Amino acid sequence: MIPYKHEPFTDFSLDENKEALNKGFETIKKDFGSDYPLIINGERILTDKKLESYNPAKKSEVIGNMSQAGEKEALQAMDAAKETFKEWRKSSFEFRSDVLFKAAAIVRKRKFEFTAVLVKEAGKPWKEADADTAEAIDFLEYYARQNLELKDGRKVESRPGEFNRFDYIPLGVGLVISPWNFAFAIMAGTTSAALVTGNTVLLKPSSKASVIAYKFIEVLEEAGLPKGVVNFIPGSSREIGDLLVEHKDTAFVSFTGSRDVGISIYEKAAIVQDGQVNLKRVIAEMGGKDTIVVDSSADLDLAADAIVKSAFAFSGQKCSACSRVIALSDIHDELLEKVVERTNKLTIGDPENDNYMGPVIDDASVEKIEKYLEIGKEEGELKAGGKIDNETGHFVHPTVFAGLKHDDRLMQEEIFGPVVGFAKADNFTEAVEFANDTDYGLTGAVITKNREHIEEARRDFMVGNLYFNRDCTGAIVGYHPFGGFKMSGTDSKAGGPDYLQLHMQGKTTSEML
Ligand SMILES: NC(=O)c1ccc[n+]([C@@H]2O[C@H](COP(=O)([O-])OP(=O)(O)OC[C@H]3O[C@@H](n4cnc5c(N)ncnc54)[C@H](O)[C@@H]3O)[C@@H](O)[C@H]2O)c1
Ligand SMILES: N[C@@H](CCC=O)C(=O)O
Repeated sequence: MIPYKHEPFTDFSLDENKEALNKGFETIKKDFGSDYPLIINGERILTDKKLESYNPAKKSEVIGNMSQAGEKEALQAMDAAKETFKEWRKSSFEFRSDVLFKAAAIVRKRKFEFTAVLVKEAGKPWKEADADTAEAIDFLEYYARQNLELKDGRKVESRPGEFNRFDYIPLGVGLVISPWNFAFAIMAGTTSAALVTGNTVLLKPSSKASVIAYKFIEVLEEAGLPKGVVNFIPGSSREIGDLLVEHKDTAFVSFTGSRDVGISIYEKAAIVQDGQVNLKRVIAEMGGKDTIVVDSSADLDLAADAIVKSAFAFSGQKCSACSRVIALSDIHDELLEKVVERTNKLTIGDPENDNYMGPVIDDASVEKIEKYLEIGKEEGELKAGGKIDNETGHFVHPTVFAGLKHDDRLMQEEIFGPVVGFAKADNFTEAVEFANDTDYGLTGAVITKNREHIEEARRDFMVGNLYFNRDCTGAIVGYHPFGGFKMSGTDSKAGGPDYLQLHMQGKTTSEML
């Protein structure tokens, strides 16, 4: 087995790569408008109720019509997962890791096809879609290796005449609920972590990007995953969300999404139901309100580049996106000017044509951002953007507000769109205090040349992922374990060395010789 190394990003300045992605678009277009089934215990089930998954850059383009699981199918999937667990829990660590290695190889071979689906279904610009596919491959490769490291458990001591072991065993049926914004990477990462550790899975992907999830299940099947291990049940959260979270046989919930939904799942999972024999675990990766602090000593060109990339790549629709800048007063105006200049040069349009920014995901997102544009105008001063074009697709222009206080609403609430606000601080300690003064604690960055300030931030800036002299997005599996403090979740650190154990329980055995 070769050591883990992250998947390289594609260089789209090369003609051969451009052609390969354009070929990917041709391949996937043949399936546009198709009906997609649920997959329960390996059986394809087309339901009457279907939900359209469409291209947010071209609303008329239907990527697929996804069957929707109701209560009946959700319970059928639970039965299948429970039954399959009886055998799957006995499968070897090697077998399970091999499924992931094979799945990674299949995705790598068809990389441009998956990237094309992400451009079309999630509205991702080429580079962002490529990074999403690369991260999905990374999760498969990394968790396959991590799992093998756990196969003999951990060393414990034995006394003379005694043989002790400490092993990891699976939990049971896991409910995996994934978001649309990393529709491939997070869905594949959370699903593969749950299954490689010997659990069976109910996968409820986001309805806003479920075709990519269906295609991933096909990959798992091709890679040799036995039927019933992962049961694919897209469906309305209202109809099947609470039902499965509250189900007595759900052993754990692996959720990635917004703060409100995460909290509600956390609360509901804590209630012990009649007949329930395990306390449910919840792995929750939630929202962010991420700050870049720019110090007096900073390289302001580097700072401006980091802010623009973190705030506007994929239209700010990352939990890690920078939506707050706290700049030291003496460099604030020069930094703002540089950010506005760069922002005004960004291209926005259909991501199939490789614009820097594509659309936001849907009408609800446009409405929410529109509301915050008004709030921003009341609380501060609009410096760039502020325009919306919701005709053909859901386009929101990159927007910069200045003159804000760090505790204004625009600087406190997650917007999840291409909007960044600027506030000033008088000294570095105050800047870190302002950065910390949100309910969230996911990512952050500090741009500085001052070594003491780096160490102060390392100690005091309370976020799960803190970066120095770079952007605050783009964590790489195995290099930057990802997850946040406070209302950003349970700090479960996806893509890190402790992640798989969250899906397992430790069992001690002691044998007298
Ligand atoms: N911390 C992280 O790693 C991370 C990563 C990606 C996204 N996010 C966050 O996710 C949010 C954006 O994603 P989203 O819009 O898909 O979030 P969301 O909370 O609206 O939905 C997430 C998932 O939960 C499902 N869901 C919604 N209500 C449910 C319920 N009552 N019961 C069960 N399932 C339910 C949705 O169908 C979807 O699959 C942002 O807040 C972003 O910051 C966090
Ligand atoms: N892991 C991603 C963010 C995932 C949330 O949207 C990053 O580091 O930018």
